Amino acid sequence: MEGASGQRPLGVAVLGHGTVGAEVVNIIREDALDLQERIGAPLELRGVAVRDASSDRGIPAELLTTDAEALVRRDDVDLVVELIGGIELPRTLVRAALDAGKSVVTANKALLAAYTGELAEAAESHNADLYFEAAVAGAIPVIRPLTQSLAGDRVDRVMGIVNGTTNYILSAMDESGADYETTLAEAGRLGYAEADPTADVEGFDAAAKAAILASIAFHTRVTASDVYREGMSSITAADLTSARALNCTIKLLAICERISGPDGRDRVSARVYPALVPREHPLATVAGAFNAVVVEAQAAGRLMFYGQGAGGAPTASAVMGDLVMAARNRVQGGRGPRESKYAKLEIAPMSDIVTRYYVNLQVADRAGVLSAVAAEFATRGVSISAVRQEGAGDGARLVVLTHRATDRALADTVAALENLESVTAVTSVLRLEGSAE
Ligand SMILES: NC(=O)C1=CN([C@@H]2O[C@H](COP(=O)(O)OP(=O)(O)OC[C@H]3O[C@@H](n4cnc5c(N)ncnc54)[C@H](OP(=O)(O)O)[C@@H]3O)[C@@H](O)[C@H]2O)C=CC1
Ligand SMILES: N[C@@H](CC=O)C(=O)O
Repeated sequence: MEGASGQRPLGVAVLGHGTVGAEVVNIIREDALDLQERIGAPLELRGVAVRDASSDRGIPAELLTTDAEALVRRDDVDLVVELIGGIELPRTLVRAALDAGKSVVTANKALLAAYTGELAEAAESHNADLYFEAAVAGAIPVIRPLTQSLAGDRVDRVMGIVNGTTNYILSAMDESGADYETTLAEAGRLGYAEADPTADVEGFDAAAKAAILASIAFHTRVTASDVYREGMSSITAADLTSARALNCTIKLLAICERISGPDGRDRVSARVYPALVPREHPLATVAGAFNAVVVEAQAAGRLMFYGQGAGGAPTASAVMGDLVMAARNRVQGGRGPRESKYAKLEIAPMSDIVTRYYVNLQVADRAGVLSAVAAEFATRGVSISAVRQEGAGDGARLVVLTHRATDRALADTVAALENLESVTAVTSVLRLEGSAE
């Protein structure tokens, strides 16, 4: 049957009706006429796959199914929107869709970071679109600028806050001294956190996003296992207080860089860790579930993208943008830009990365301790930028901030400090990013 536009309707299957899926289904149903105008053909919702089809979700019961695979394979489905989460089931469903020549929109960064090559090749060989704007930084357009707007430039660096849950927690701890557990539970209630919030707080979600960003920024294939990762669950109120004393805050950062290897050839570094960020840096002011991504490209210079990084409606905005693009491509009989020919750049090990360390040590409060600690830095060629003693007696602590050095030298220094007789404990080690020095 043809729509008012004269074009055959495009059948859409939405897999998942949770935080994001429910918003997407609402927009498809409520904005049907506007979408038809923008696409040039009506979108018709063929079904919504869920785990539990018995609950009332405010949509016609006949749309609901627990058989996602059968829904994807229906002949009247042209476009598949995957919003289930996880890896293996969505992989099967997305492959089934692409192999049948259906275009796919997904917000699933874990899936993409694990199987980017396989899925891109399936899309390529079956002439289908695979879009994933929502997989990185929620509502913020960052995938399309990197894959299209900057396709003719050379990107050197992408650094950002790409996880809303952890930014929500760190901002609340910093601004009001809020408690970690309470704020994490709140992030879950607000729909920011993953089904298993370990993915957020241990940096897996940000690492998956870093893999996607590095892949498209550097036209190479980077998977989640290539990303160096540290989570933020061990950050304490004391760390934030010390950061404040240095005029910094703490943010979970994803950093993707093109760096030169020892043979002069380009390599890629992708890493995620909580870092001190100077308060005057633009990323320091990004609060709550907001995300921001700073891109440095040779001709464009520095660009910054900012907005809501998590939550049902913001993420649905990015999903719908992709769905409209994929649908338009169908109407016009083509497909969007392909994955760039990939360069297979080597992954640089973390030990080669040059960074700055902040080290917090519990120490004996007696003469000679400072020089013993300083000697461990000096022996490994690490220059100290600032040292401060906090507390006295049993509560004595030394806070050391270094100048730039390789992560290898910094990590070796910390290992040596752990064995120093006058150091009772290395209480925290964080990197400092975004400083001019
Ligand atoms: N929430 C956010 O802010 C963002 C999420 N994302 C990504 O979007 C995706 C969806 O996230 P979100 O909406 O938060 O997840 P939810 O957990 O809220 O929703 C998941 C949905 O998938 C359905 N589902 C689960 N297993 C199956 C199955 N075997 N068959 C059919 N349906 C199934 C669930 O059904 P039922 O309702 O019956 O339980 C539910 O409707 C994830 O990949 C996530 O990483 C990306 C950016 C932001
Ligand atoms: N759990 C994620 C959701 C969006 O990707 C986050 O907190 O950023």
